[in-house]
Amino acid sequence: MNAALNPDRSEWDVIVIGGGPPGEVAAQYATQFSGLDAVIVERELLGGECSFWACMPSKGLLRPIELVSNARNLRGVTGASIDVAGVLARRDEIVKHHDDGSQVNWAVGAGIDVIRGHGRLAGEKTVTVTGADGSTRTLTARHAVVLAAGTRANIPPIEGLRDAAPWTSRDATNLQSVPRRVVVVGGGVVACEAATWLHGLGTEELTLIEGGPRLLGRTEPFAGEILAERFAAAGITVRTGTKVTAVSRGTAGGEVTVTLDDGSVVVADEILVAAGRTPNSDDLGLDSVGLAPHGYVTVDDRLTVPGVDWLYVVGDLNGRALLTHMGKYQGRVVGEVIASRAAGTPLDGYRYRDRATVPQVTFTDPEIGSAGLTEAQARDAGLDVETAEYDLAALAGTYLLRDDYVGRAKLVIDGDTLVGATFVGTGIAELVHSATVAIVGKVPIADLWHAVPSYPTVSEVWLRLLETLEQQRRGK
Ligand SMILES: Cc1cc2nc3c(=O)[nH]c(=O)nc-3n(C[C@H](O)[C@H](O)[C@H](O)COP(=O)(O)OP(=O)(O)OC[C@H]3O[C@@H](n4cnc5c(N)ncnc54)[C@H](O)[C@@H]3O)c2cc1C
Ligand SMILES: NC(=O)c1ccc[n+]([C@@H]2O[C@H](COP(=O)([O-])OP(=O)(O)OC[C@H]3O[C@@H](n4cnc5c(N)ncnc54)[C@H](O)[C@@H]3O)[C@@H](O)[C@H]2O)c1
Repeated sequence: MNAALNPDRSEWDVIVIGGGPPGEVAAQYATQFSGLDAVIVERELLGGECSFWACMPSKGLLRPIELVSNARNLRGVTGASIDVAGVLARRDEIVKHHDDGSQVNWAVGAGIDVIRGHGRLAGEKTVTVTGADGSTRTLTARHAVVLAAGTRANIPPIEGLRDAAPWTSRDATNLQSVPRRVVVVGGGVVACEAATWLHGLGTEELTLIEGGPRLLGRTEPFAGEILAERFAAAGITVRTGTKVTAVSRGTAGGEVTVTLDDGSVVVADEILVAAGRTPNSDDLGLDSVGLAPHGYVTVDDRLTVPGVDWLYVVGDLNGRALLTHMGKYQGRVVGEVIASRAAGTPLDGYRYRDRATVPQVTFTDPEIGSAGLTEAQARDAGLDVETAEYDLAALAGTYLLRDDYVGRAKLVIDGDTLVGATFVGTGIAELVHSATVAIVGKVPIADLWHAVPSYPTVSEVWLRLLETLEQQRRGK
């Protein structure tokens, strides 16, 4: 049967609620070789937060800023500058002016139906969909329901914050004009990337307020420290260990007054809340199948809800790793699991479980990339690890890349294999996958010696890290 948008039918093998990348991939992998059919229920735009309000527009804003920053810090290159209107216009093209037609065409072309509306569980393998006009229809799944409803910005319960109509990441990625003064609540990935593009686009006064002890609290400490130094050099104020106690905005669109826990006050034109995410589980009908109607939805390694063997959760909603590539990986695992269970074939082997090493790149200036565990995470997991660190600025490859190069790398080693790696510096984003491969492949350190990095590249840091490790092991 040909797939369609809003088809007039009520039963599928697989129903996916939420059409972000993880939901799309789950539908694709469940159906592509199995003969099963699937429908994605999406209440907003097919492609989800990542395509229209998160990864894609943010990286679209950051790329020109990175390019100009690198050019401005390379003697012999002149004239690099940002054309704000041009950057925003390109961003608008990247988010396809909020038209998901090409995504719908992809789904239908892949044989996947799409229904527009808000989906809710309504008992076993049953989903109700409420359309924009208030009409309701009931769908039944023969095999599986996949929840892929994602997250939304968390607005902390700070006095006056909601009434001040703060920006969330959606506003910051889709900004149409650049505020002169901005206060950012939070110092995580969204806050640091947004501060980078706001500064790059012309915001003159930027203040980041992070409640925890440092920026990017889940990475190796040196990453947040290097970034904080770069922010300070750019005139961006970073306040760590600080809480916002009250926010007020006199008139709509007027300036915002932000009071901090030490009694000081910051006045800005806009306040951006980048204080983590809230799972979209509160209006999903989870109670109809006996689950708590709030919080992240717990799953096992097959991304299956324990005790509900037809219900799966992928992407941000399961809280495992709030990253598009990890959600898509989960979508691949879930698709294979559903197809295999429907066919009655055994779930043998690696590909039917979520076993992933998590990589991440934060596209600040400098970039921050990691794969696997930090030293602290490894020790918390009970591993007696060794580490090796190296100054990335001491390489020929980085010396050629940028005049004021700043960077650092660290490996976390358990016995003879790598369990984690962190890189900070210009041009490290593409380096992260080499670490992921080494960790996932459990490549012995002795073999890494034979993986020769090209000269002169940033990858040469691998050799320097191995030499550092060797010197430490020989007590020199
Ligand atoms: C500013 C920002 C930048 C980011 N940059 C990156 C990056 O560079 N790289 C990276 O890997 N990750 C990045 N992330 C994280 C990434 O956006 C998420 O991990 C990813 O979007 C998760 O996909 P998801 O499908 O689980 O959720 P979402 O993308 O939120 O998609 C969920 C979908 O479900 C729909 N939905 C929800 N409830 C229902 C319902 N009841 N019925 C029907 N539809 C429903 C929503 O409308 C939405 O389309 C970024 C996040 C932010 C906020
Ligand atoms: N490049 C990327 O891969 C990328 C980019 C953006 C977002 N993301 C993902 O999106 C997710 C959400 O990012 P995020 O930055 O919103 O969340 P986060 O959890 O990474 O950071 C939130 C930060 O806000 C702080 N905070 C919370 N409440 C606060 C308060 N009241 N006052 C001051 N500080 C407060 C926290 O201590 C934390 O440091 C992350 O898991 C991230 O991985 C990824």
